[in-house]
Amino acid sequence: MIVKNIAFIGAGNMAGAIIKGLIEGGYPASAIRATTRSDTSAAKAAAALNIEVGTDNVQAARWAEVIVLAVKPQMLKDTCQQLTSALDQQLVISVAAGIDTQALSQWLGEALAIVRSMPNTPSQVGAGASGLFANAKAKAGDRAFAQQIAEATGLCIWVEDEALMHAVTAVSGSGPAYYFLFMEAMIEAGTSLGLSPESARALTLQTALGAAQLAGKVDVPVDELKRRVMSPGGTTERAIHAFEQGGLRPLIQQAMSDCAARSQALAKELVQPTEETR
Ligand SMILES: NC(=O)C1=CN([C@@H]2O[C@H](COP(=O)(O)OP(=O)(O)OC[C@H]3O[C@@H](n4cnc5c(N)ncnc54)[C@H](OP(=O)(O)O)[C@@H]3O)[C@@H](O)[C@H]2O)C=CC1
Ligand SMILES: O=C(O)[C@@H]1CCC=N1
Repeated sequence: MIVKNIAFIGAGNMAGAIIKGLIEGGYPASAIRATTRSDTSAAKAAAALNIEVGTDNVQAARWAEVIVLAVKPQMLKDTCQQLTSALDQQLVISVAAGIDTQALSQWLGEALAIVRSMPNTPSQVGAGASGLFANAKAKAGDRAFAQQIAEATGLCIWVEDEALMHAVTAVSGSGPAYYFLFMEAMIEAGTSLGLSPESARALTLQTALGAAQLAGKVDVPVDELKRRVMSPGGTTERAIHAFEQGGLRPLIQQAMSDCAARSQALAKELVQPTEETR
């Protein structure tokens, strides 16, 4: 494992999940620092993550060899502009939705090696899925280090066309929330059918885990795995029929298109066109 000093600018849900996953995977906590906006949130994050957390972005960035931008996209421009005085060849990794490497370079004020990563919160338990894109300034070593962070917390794929990061966001960045919604609805339905909420929750979660593990471990397409649960004239067939009749499939298509479109719109809202791009 290559160890470099990593400064996370922002220590919220996503940074916290990556930091926990990294430390759980054996990355030294002393090589990770983070920042937040207030002393109160810094103290809270430090206690939760067992790392040094402060409020001085410039100081953290000067200490770092790798800077991970993990603030909300709406905060990113100001945060980047604040960091310019601390930049000295560090690799910058941004996990922000929507904002492309061109905008980041413009805001950081330098032609830097930048990797965009779209991770997800299961990174916290080593089961993350990240999509990565590197700009032309990123060297093989930069790509390898970004990949090491992503792989320390789960699996990762590279995309060579940055526009595909919107699709990655729709599939895996936002994806955990879709499954949590489905679990929430299954727990409610199981409870309404008479199970205790605890039993409905335990059975729902284990079923989600089991289905994902089975699909990942056997070399069988998911539609065939689905068919193997559906005995003709049996119970599952009724449930799947209800989902299909109710339009679940086009609804998922719609939801994920909306998600990708929001990622594109974020970029348009937050990035002013420059003379060259106008
Ligand atoms: N949540 C998710 O599942 C995913 C999120 N992302 C991306 O990750 C990024 C962060 O999202 P998320 O973690 O959910 O957001 P949170 O609101 O949970 O965390 C944001 C963090 O940024 C800090 N922050 C805000 N402004 C500054 C600043 N100027 N300097 C230093 N720290 C600052 C906040 O500190 P304070 O508490 O003091 O305000 C907080 O710690 C977003 O860009 C999002 O698109 C990507 C993939 C998945
Ligand atoms: O909802 C969001 O905007 C972020 C990006 C992907 C997951 N959460």
